[in-house]
Amino acid sequence: MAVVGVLALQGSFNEHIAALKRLGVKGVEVRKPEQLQNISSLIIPGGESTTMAKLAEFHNLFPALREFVRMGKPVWGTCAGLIFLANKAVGQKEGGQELVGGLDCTVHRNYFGSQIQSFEAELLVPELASREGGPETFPGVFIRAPAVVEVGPDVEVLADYPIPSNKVLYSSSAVEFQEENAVPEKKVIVAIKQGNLLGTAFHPELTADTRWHSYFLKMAREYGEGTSNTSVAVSGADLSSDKQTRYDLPIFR
Ligand SMILES: NC(=O)CC[C@H](N)C(=O)O
Repeated sequence: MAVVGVLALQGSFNEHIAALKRLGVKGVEVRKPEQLQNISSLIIPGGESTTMAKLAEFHNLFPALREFVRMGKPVWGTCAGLIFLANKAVGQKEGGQELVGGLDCTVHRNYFGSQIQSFEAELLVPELASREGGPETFPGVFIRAPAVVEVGPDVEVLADYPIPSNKVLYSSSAVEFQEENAVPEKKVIVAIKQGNLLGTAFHPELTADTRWHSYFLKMAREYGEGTSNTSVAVSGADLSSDKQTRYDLPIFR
């Protein structure tokens, strides 16, 4: 049976596990390299990427994570997890931080500014809506969020965010404030896919909308079908019944 793992070193892993549970899927916490052998897809949550990288290094997880990605197993990084999966990150703390890599892109670690510049925005998500149904928009929760500032030719852009002309913009040297009306609206990439890898700069696990989770579960299922006769592990929850679903954690929005 194919098992979905959630990297549980730091950050919003409990929220991801709760979101999977709402879809009737049991997510397994992963903290050690050998545990990657028991899972067939992995979610790397949001949190603080420098801290998460230090913990991953301490637990000697980087070689096993890179091997997992190299094997073509589905991995989804949200926020700090997206930074982990990027081939290149800019705006890092001094000394940089180790990355897993795999996604042919450059990510700016704190593109939108500091913690207090966190925000919510309705994002246009045509690919997600066409695959999963539901509204054309998704509630994007951006917490000291990164953004994708460059993508390679094999990367599919799944969502971008139009930056109002007076908001923080990325430049190669530093994050800058632009004068109001100084530049026309510019779009920055906030969700991408490249083969087995999915990256979102925002936090779907903090919303009640489970479409990104079910999108990723489909990627996991497709991968399972391509390699062996496995299916994603579904826990006993009967989603069709009108029994009230129990949530482990409060949902942010
Ligand atoms: N919410 C998040 O995951 C924030 C990520 C943060 N910008 C970092 O560098 O780790």
